[in-house]
Amino acid sequence: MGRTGGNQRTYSANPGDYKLLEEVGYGATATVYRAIYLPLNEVVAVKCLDLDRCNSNLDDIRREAQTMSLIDHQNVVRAYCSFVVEQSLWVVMPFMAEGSCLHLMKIAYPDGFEEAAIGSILKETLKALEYLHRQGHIHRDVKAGNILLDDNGVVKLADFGVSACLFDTGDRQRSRNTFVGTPCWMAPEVLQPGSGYNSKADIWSFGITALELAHGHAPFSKYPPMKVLLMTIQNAPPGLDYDRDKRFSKSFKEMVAMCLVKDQTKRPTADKLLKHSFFKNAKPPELSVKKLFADLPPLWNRVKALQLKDAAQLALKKMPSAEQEAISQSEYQRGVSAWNFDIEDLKEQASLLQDDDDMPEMSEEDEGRKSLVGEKYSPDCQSGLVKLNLNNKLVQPECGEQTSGEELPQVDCLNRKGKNLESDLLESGCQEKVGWKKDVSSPEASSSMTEKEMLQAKTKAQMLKSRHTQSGPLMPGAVLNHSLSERGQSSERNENEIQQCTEKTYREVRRPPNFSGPLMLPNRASANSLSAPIKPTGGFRESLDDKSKANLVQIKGRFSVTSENLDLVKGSPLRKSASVGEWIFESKQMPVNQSPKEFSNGNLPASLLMPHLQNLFQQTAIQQELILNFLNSLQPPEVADASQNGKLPPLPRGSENNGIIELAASERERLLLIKISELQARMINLNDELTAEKLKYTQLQWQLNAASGREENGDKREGDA
Ligand SMILES: Nc1ncnc2c1ncn2[C@@H]1O[C@H](COP(=O)(O)OP(=O)(O)OP(=O)(O)O)[C@@H](O)[C@H]1O
Repeated sequence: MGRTGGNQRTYSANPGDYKLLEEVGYGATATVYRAIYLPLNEVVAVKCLDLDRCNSNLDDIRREAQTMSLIDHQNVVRAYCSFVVEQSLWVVMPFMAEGSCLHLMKIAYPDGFEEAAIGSILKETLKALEYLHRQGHIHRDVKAGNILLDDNGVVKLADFGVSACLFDTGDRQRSRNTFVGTPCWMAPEVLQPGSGYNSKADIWSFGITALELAHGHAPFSKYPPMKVLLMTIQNAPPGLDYDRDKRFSKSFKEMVAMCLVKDQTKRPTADKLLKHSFFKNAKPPELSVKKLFADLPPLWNRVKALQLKDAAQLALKKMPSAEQEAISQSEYQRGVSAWNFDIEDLKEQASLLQDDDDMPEMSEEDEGRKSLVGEKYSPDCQSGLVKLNLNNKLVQPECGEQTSGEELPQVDCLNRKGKNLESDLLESGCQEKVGWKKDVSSPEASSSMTEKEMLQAKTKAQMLKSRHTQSGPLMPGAVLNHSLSERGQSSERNENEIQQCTEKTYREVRRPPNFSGPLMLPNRASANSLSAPIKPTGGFRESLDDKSKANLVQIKGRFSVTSENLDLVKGSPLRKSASVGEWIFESKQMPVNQSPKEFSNGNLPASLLMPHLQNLFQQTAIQQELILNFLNSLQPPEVADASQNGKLPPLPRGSENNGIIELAASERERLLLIKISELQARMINLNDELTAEKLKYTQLQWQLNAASGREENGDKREGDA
């Protein structure tokens, strides 16, 4: 189907007449090529729409193309002709050599254009809208990605893929409920249930486009569609901030504010808006727009560079949780308009969102707060700062993306549902101090963040992180900063170690003291105590000499029992006191539970009693000998020796410590005296016991003699008889 273009030339519907050259653009459903129309040797653009990817039916698409071809305005990209090629619809258009405003910003103006250029671009676009509205059309997809520029600075509004006719009836009218478009640019009434919309929806999108051209990106552009929906409905409308956007005129700010009024009836028509002072003073585009791309490479090379960059960014964002945002971001960057969601589905999904995931209600009266936010967040924040949480997830930007109305920090706080306190603390630290570009490794991010800034941000983040991970050498701060649970775990671990140690034989060589866990002061104290059994921690054990360690059998109080002294004890009825270390009788060696009364029981045969008594006598003799030896050993040189064995406090050496020596000596003397008196008391007891035993022995002897005398008498009597 051939049509004539504005230049009155005829373009054939034969795909063979078109030689497709470089790819100059791509969207949700289409790829656009620079092409040569061979019969006329004229450069054109061919948009190849993939019909499989289009939601609309073929008739709708055909009608759309027809509409486009009937449109005739210097600021609207018209279709020369359209035809189906296999699964594609080809739309032939004039080639706009400098591509879209979005691509231009992405390549050379990431923070937006200057006001003069914006004024010109917007004025031309508004002229196109005025024309379309007059013709009964709603464009429905006004955005920088659809504003095309040619090399003369001519500005044209493109892409009628989602446009609608106000005079549509039936199915097409109903299809307006299933809005296909770009959420960031959508008017609240388009997103709101039940509310109808009209050409004023384009005026809202026009206002958003103005902000996009001013900042390099649309408000909320970093958010997933559902969040954008909620923000658009619940938040105060975005706008140019009086403080933050100082570089822009009051007139520009006013014009934007007029477009971005939630009540569509209060928005001006395109016709009325064109009369605003901002547009009256706008320069002709050939003056203000043409210079924007003066030094840039050809469009197809720019597009290729952008494609590579997008691909790299998508590859970097492989984490599933960041996927949605990554796609959202990427789609935006590519200038794709169609998320192709059903508005009713989206509204339903939005109603299921948790309260605390929602945006805080913010009325239009919150202007004061808006300017505060604008002040608080530096222009740096415009380029989309994000913070990184403990799980390395990308989270929402913390700074106002675009305008004060976005209130992003609050959104972010509310969105951190379910994270633990530590994460929150860390994140709040980041919020305070650390500005991280969304993806520092991406070329885009690195281009807007100096290396120094990145390094500082990283260092700060590491510092914050290190406050949480206390795993270095023992430091008071670190110990104090251990969380309760950590401490609990540590002490539990040590308890377990202790338990295991006690179950093992004490011959095992102990682990060196572990100072990374909590200090075990009570255990160490118990090592010095006279009564409490020591827990086998490393510290005290390490102080024992190697020989003792090698033969260590048991530690009790201040004393260690080695296999050597155990051997000595083996053949002896004596054992060492667990508490004070004296040698005492081993109870099993002597039936102490048997009272002297029982011994004196005349029913016991002498053959049984004799060994016991002899044993008792022997033991008492040994005891006596030991006591005497011990008393003899309490001479000064031996005392010093004894202290070497850890039995008594060691004497400090050195002439300069005379006072201390005296003190220590008197202390030792006092201890020795106590010891002596204890031993003397014990000796007296033992003597008493010995006397009693001797008495019993005598009695038994007497009884024995008496018994043997009776036996002799009996024998004698028997013999006599
Ligand atoms: N006539 C043209 N001349 C030069 N470049 C063009 C032309 N038409 C479109 N482009 C480029 O191709 C890109 C995609 O085109 P278009 O927006 O029409 O595709 P789409 O699939 O409908 O996209 P969207 O996802 O925005 O609906 C544009 O952003 C623009 O950069």
